[in-house]
Amino acid sequence: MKYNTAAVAALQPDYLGFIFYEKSPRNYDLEEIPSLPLGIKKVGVFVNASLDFVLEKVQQFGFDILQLHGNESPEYCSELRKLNAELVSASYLDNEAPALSEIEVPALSPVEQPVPSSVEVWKVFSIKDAFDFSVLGAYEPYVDAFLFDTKGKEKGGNGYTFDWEVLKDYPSKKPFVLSGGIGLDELDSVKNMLKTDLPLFAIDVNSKFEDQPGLKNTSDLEKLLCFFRNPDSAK
Ligand SMILES: O=C(O)c1ccccc1N[C@@H]1O[C@H](COP(=O)(O)O)[C@@H](O)[C@H]1O
Repeated sequence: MKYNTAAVAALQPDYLGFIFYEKSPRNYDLEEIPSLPLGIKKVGVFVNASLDFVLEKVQQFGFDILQLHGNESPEYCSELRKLNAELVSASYLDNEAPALSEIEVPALSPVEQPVPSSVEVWKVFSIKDAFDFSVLGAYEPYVDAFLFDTKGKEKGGNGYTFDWEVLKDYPSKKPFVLSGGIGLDELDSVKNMLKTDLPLFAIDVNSKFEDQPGLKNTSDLEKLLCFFRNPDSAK
């Protein structure tokens, strides 16, 4: 068995992620996602994918959130939000989605307003030991959250942490997710991060909770969820 989605979902996490990146050992290549308990949001993870590809997966799997893990531009994020909003209203009005043709990413005009979309966009930035936060400004109107991961050899899933001290200079009020190599050994540091004033709203875990790529260790995940539900309890 490559994935144990249903067993992980039974633990009732807030989010469950599915990676669509052929070079990843976790690439999700099944035609369906098992039906999930209410309250779990589905996250589609993409790396420099075409807009057509992302929208096709949104239609197929009904993602709540799109996590963009590549070098996607602010224009790409803006267009993705717009196209998602169009898909949502088209399927609401016609009960069917429009055909997807070749989609180009136009340049943003300075007066253009962000379009609300029911599918959230999280833009990922990878950090080693320094980060130029000024790059975030151009994305702010078009994304719902940032996600900070560790810069490594792979696009994601590198399995080690970055220097979280860097985030002390986070200049924005936009909520962010902390990611990159988080395992049970990092929970004390996570606890300290949660005590800061930073708008950290979720912790993203991946390879440190696996027995093999894609196959999560549910007993370790239970310990993690127990920690978040009662941070003062022992690990
Ligand atoms: O896990 C992958 O293989 C992967 C490939 C391409 C993009 C993202 C990927 N995973 C994401 O990477 C982070 C951190 O993972 P880890 O804890 O360091 O293993 C997480 O957001 C995963 O969804």
